[in-house]
Amino acid sequence: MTGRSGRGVFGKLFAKKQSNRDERATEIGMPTNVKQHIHVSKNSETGMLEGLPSSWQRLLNTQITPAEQHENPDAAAAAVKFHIYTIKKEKAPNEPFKPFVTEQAITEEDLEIEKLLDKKNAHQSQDSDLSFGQSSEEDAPGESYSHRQTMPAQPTKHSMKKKDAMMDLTAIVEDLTMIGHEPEESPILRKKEIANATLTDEEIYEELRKICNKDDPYVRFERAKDLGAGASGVVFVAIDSKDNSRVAIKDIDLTKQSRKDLILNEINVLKGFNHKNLVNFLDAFLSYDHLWVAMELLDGGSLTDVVTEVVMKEGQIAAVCRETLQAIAFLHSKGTIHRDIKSDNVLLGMDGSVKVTDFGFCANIVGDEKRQTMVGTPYWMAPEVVTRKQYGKKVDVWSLGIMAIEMIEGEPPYMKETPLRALYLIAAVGRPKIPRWENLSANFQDFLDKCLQVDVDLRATADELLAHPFLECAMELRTLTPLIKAAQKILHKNYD
Ligand SMILES: Nc1ncnc2c1ncn2[C@@H]1O[C@H](COP(=O)(O)OP(=O)(O)OP(=O)(O)O)[C@@H](O)[C@H]1O
Repeated sequence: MTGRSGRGVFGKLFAKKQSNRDERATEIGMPTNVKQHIHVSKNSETGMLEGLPSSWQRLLNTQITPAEQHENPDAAAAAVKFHIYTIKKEKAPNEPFKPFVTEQAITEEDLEIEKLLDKKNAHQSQDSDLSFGQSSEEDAPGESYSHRQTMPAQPTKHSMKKKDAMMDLTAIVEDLTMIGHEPEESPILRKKEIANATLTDEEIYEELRKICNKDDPYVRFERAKDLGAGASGVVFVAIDSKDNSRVAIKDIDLTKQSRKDLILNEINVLKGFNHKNLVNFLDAFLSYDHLWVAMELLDGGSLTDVVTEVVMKEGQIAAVCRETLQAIAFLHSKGTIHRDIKSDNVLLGMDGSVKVTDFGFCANIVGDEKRQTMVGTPYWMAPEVVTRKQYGKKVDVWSLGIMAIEMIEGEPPYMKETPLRALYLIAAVGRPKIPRWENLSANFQDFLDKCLQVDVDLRATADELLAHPFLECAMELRTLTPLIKAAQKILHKNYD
């Protein structure tokens, strides 16, 4: 929901590397001017990495202790990769609007990420005149990541899969610090047809005009109130002059979208989804360079507003779990994983209706096919996503379990930790400790146990959870209304 700020040492490293790449574009074949080589190695006795730039060493040693690195190198590696990627992602062009992402779109996304983290390019650039070791306090990696922010996809480094995890971590650090090594072979990427990938902008606009409603949105809708801005555009309340209904509209400036072709595919996918527990797509309108996507308006705000301000009863938590599970089960039945289930993406109506939104990270899968892209928001991520094992639909069930903890505690586990450390803890600890566990009913405890199984085979499916006895205590949805009103009063929010 909020943007990142500050880039810390990683941003600086990357900026420098980028400029080195640019120089090389015109100087291919020129001898490189290697000013500093850093040899990174693992201390065989302590298991710790040595020889890192001091700022990196501080990052690892302040956020992931040497003992933790030694004990859980896989988890440490996954956490560091996350941090690197989020910083690098800042250099990437604007994200395309992705209400639903198809398998093809994610393939494209993977390619983008591979490009961003292209080891080969990094290693070609050996003219490392970075002032490692001269890093000042300002070089220390700051907390540059919003805690509730969705994390983009993580690369799949096929070439690294077989290495031991600590060596893997060394390789990542080497990559970023441009320590000279022979270039590795690039990973072999899946070849897939990318629909519309070859269309020109004009052809894309032409296609969009065909699938969009012909009405002029500026005439048809009266803009009433801004609700907020996300990565792809502003969302506002509008009055539809056709029937005086109130809708939510996302205004996407197409000139700022790097992948307009994906929008075409995604609007088509959106049109095919309709469920009482999803924030449903109503229509799309095109006016010059602006695409307006009209959705159902949820005037109760997000579940986050409620969980952070009000204490919920078990019966109310059960009701929200049931409604959310219905949305998840529907998506799963369509072969879709949401991959970003959290309270921010559950919107409420004033009548207590509960609807899942933000399908920007949905993956379309076939049957039990597993994906291997790291997507989601760190605190809600399933361990198998963090450790980049193959994962499937049950990642949504884990995230639902974390969302249930939000409803108990007001926030997910590790929220007070940095994302880097939270990722490490998810991977290393597995099932989080739930405060005041003994105060929960036996049914609720069992429900949470079934959501938060690290072993995916033991974790319940969404359908199985819909039959869980915990949901039998669900209170009526209208009992959520006073909670919503109380939260809105505290937060001075209204949708009129
Ligand atoms: N259909 C809707 N009804 C009511 N409020 C909505 C609706 N859709 C979005 N909002 C609100 O509008 C704001 C912006 O939403 P948007 O989805 O663009 O961004 P975001 O979720 O904050 O970030 P991101 O770009 O990562 O998705 C949020 O506060 C969200 O809760």
